[in-house]
Amino acid sequence: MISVKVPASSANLGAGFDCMGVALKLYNIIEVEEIEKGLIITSSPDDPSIAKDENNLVFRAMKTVFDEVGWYPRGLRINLINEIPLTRGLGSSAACISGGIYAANLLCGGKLSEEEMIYLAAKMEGHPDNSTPAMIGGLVFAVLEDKKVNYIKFVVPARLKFAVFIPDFQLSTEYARNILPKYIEFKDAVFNIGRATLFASAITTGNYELLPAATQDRLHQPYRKKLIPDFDKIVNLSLEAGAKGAFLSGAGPSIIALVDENYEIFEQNVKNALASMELAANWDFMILEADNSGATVFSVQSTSLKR
Ligand SMILES: Nc1ncnc2c1ncn2[C@@H]1O[C@H](COP(=O)(O)OP(=O)(O)OP(=O)(O)O)[C@@H](O)[C@H]1O
Ligand SMILES: N[C@@H](CCO)C(=O)O
Repeated sequence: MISVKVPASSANLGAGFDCMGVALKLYNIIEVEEIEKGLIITSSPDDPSIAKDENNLVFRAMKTVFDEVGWYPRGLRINLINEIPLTRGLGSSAACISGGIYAANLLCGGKLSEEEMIYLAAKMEGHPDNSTPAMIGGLVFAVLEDKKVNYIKFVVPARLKFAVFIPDFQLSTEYARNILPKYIEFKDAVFNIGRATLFASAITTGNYELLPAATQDRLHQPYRKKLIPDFDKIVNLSLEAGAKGAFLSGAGPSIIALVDENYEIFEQNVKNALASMELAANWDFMILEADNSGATVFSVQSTSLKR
């Protein structure tokens, strides 16, 4: 049996719609094993939206690898241990896709290169900003091209923390993409290009004072925040508590605030504020570091199945 650990991820990071994302130290474990025949899928904790047949996202990701390399297991057992909350903007689908591809590649003897796995994952997810950090870790700048992903990975220092606010409701990426406008104004495109460029420079040089300005966005948040009644309150309380920028995580509804030194004081202030504020939803709050490793082998146990 092969066991793979794959991180959560947060896409966009403010202005970098569909091209910037970071892996986070919150993990799903995917255990896979070739069996004599059939497909057995188990999951804990379970969720009605997790399919137990060929429609399961991890299985579908694994199948893209089998189709690509022309090798198929006789049967397959998949066990999912899920820490990443579903449909909350923390890359649960990307973890399934990147983790499934990574696990399938191990199962079939490592026929695909890392570049090929990154491409397959981005193609399946439709954009590379969650799938690439889930696969290789770090903070990633990535563009999906016709046959490859062009990307740069930046290893995030532990000093930078990601304060994650997770509400008790879900928002599917599909829905949150469908509400975006087909066209945007030229000045809004210019606004985002400047901020995304500033963000890349600020994060890689450690000039965190620029982050509050660099995490502003006009491409998706103005539209999506209407689906998240507490958005402005959470962003404002984070900035007042000293965050270096706060933004929607991926397609939402989770919100992430960037915190530098003094994160313990920030954490206490936010917890006090959350306890005393009137909010439309219940919000979980946790402080995470970036994961710089991506999908990794958790354990390998030999199987009795003979070829
Ligand atoms: N552990 C899992 N096992 C199987 N399927 C999963 C699992 N986690 C998520 N999924 C599938 O992915 C869907 C959620 O994907 P969606 O893209 O809407 O949200 P997300 O990936 O959590 O958010 P975002 O893409 O904004 O970061 C679920 O409805 C389910 O079909
Ligand atoms: N860039 C994507 C991330 C969600 O998977 C979006 O915002 O729709």
